[in-house]
Amino acid sequence: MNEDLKDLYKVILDRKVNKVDGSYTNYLFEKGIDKILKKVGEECTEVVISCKEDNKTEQVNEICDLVYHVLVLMAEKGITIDDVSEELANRSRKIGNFKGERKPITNV
Ligand SMILES: N=c1c2ncn([C@@H]3O[C@H](COP(=O)(O)OP(=O)(O)OP(=O)(O)O)[C@@H](O)[C@H]3O)c2ncn1[C@@H]1O[C@H](COP(=O)(O)O)[C@@H](O)[C@H]1O
Repeated sequence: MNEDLKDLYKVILDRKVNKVDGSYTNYLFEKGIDKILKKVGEECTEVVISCKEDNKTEQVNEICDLVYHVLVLMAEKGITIDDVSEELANRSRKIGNFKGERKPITNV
C-alpha cells in the first residue's frame, strides 16, 4: 500500500485523539459515524458524476475526496490499511496474479 496513504491514515488516527485548530477530521469524528457515512456516500456520487465528464483533474480531485473520507471511515471503524492490504493480497493469491498467470500492470 502506498506510503502516502499510510501517512495520511496516521494523521487521521492522530486527529481521532488530538484536537487541532480548524481540523476538518476532528469535526468529522465529533459529528460521528452517520456524518462520516453521509460524506462517503456524497463523495462516491461526486466521483461517479465527475467520471461522466472528460476532466481528469476533476476526477482525481473527487477520487482524493473519496479516499480521504473512506480512510476516516476506516479509522472510525478500527479498520487498518494493513487489513485492506492483506485482503487484497489474499485475493491476488487466489486469482493467481503473483503466480504469473496474469501479467502485472506496471507504471501505476
Ligand atoms: N485529504 C484531506 C481532505 N480531502 C478532503 N477534505 C475535506 O473534505 C471536505 C469536503 O468538502 P465538502 O464541500 O464536501 O464538505 P464541506 O461543505 O466542507 O463540509 P460538510 O459540512 O459537508 O461536512 C472539505 O472541507 C475538504 O477540506 C480533506 N480534509 C483533510 N484532508 C487531509 O487530512 C489531514 C488532516 O486534515 P485536518 O483534519 O483538516 O487537519 C491533512 O493531511 C489534510 O490534507
